[in-house]
Amino acid sequence: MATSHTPRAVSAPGKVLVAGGYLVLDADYNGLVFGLDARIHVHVEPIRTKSGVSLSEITVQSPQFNGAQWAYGYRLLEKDGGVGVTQLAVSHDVPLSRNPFIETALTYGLSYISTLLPDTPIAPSSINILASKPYYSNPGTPSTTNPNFLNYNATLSEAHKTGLGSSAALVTSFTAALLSYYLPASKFTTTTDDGLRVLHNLAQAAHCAAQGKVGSGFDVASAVYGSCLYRRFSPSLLSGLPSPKDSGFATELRALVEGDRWDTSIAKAAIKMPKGLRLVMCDVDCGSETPGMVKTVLKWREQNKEEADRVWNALQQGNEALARELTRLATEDEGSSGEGKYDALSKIILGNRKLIREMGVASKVPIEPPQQTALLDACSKIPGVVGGVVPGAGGYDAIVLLLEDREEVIAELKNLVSNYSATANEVAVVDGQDDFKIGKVGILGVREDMVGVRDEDASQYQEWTATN
Ligand SMILES: Nc1ncnc2c1ncn2[C@@H]1O[C@H](COP(=O)(O)OP(=O)(O)O)[C@@H](O)[C@H]1O
Ligand SMILES: C[C@@](O)(CCOP(=O)(O)OP(=O)(O)O)CC(=O)O
Repeated sequence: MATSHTPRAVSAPGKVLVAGGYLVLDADYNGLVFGLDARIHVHVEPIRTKSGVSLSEITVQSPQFNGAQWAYGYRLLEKDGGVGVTQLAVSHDVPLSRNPFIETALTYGLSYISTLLPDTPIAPSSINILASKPYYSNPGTPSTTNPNFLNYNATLSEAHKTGLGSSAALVTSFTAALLSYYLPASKFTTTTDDGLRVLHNLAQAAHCAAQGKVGSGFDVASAVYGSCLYRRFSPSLLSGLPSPKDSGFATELRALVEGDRWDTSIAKAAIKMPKGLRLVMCDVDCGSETPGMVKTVLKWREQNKEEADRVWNALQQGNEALARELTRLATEDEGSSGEGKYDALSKIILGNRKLIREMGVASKVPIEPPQQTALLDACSKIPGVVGGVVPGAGGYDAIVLLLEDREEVIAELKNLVSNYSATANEVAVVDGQDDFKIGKVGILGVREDMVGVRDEDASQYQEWTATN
């Protein structure tokens, strides 16, 4: 007989890689990542039907989007193959659309759970996903109970992502909610170091499998731990894992996520935000697609080892200096004021940008293209703005600024960006570098958040969770 469970909810933050783009793909280098106060929440509850008939399936909904419903049958497989998950039709009028991130997180999560509770059948459940406003730039109608969750009246494929790492936050909060719901607190909780370690390893494995590639994993690390200085795991850890359904998958998965083979280094104490400063992210509306950037940069590095090593080692030093100066200001220098307090920070940021541009020019990848240089320079001239960079892989679609957390500074920034696109286009033409024109620049409603995955009050989602 399946046991009945209490509803559970967990949220995980989005991310911004402030330093270490590309470098963080190599375990010899660090990434400096900030978690954001944009969160994806996942709520799990017993499945409810009007008729009281119990269904043996797990349904997943993303009620902010049209047609975002998935239903899965599941069963324990022989030969230790884990829990097999099969997508089912939701109804005659909803076409079957796959969501690899949900399907894989469910497969990995249930398989791990089955190794801890081998004699307990997995009960049916209903899972709801809610993403806070800054993840998508589509207009939407606020929910009545939490204005941070919008109803988009659009499908997920029509959602315009702002690049905050929705899939990593989703896989992390989904995995944490599933484990918290099905496992007793003696076997899993998000409030112990062991629980977080298992969650991190399991979410990394599931996220890589769903993506079909092994990235650096900084996004999953910050979804679990919040802001941190991150050093990646060896990709070979995952290549030895059997595929879901294959013989031995469940036991190997458990050994991998619980064992000590995981060589990630996550230093939370190495990253702090000084009191009085904050991050602001700007979304640049231009729709540039940059899928080949990583490939091209890595190929350049391979073919120009000496030059690349010089730039990367200098950048690593600059990135470490940035982390150190932020931490110094947040601790030793707390409370002191005065002219020039942030001069060292500004200088480090400018030095790092110069190296990033050097890497961009050498590899012919627009990491900080001239249009973004102009935008960053214009923003950095505002009194109270310490500096800014192109986050993550860079390109045309976002910038992140470090600034004094005062209304005048934000107001001045709003004023600048609201009229910005015309100026930017002039710069592009004058520079003659290319004819790419950046569009409207908008300020995203996010800032840094040091907290990673977090249990939430499961009763706050009632408006969204009424199931069939
Ligand atoms: N609110 C959501 N509900 C369900 N699935 C989501 C949601 N947000 C993101 N996803 C999943 O994550 C995918 C986007 O991941 P990806 O392209 O890696 O973007 P990102 O850079 O934001 O992680 C979507 O196609 C969808 O499968
Ligand atoms: C190049 C990278 O080091 C950083 C990319 O960071 P972004 O924040 O740009 O990533 P996406 O959200 O996946 O587009 C690749 C990596 O670390 O995996």
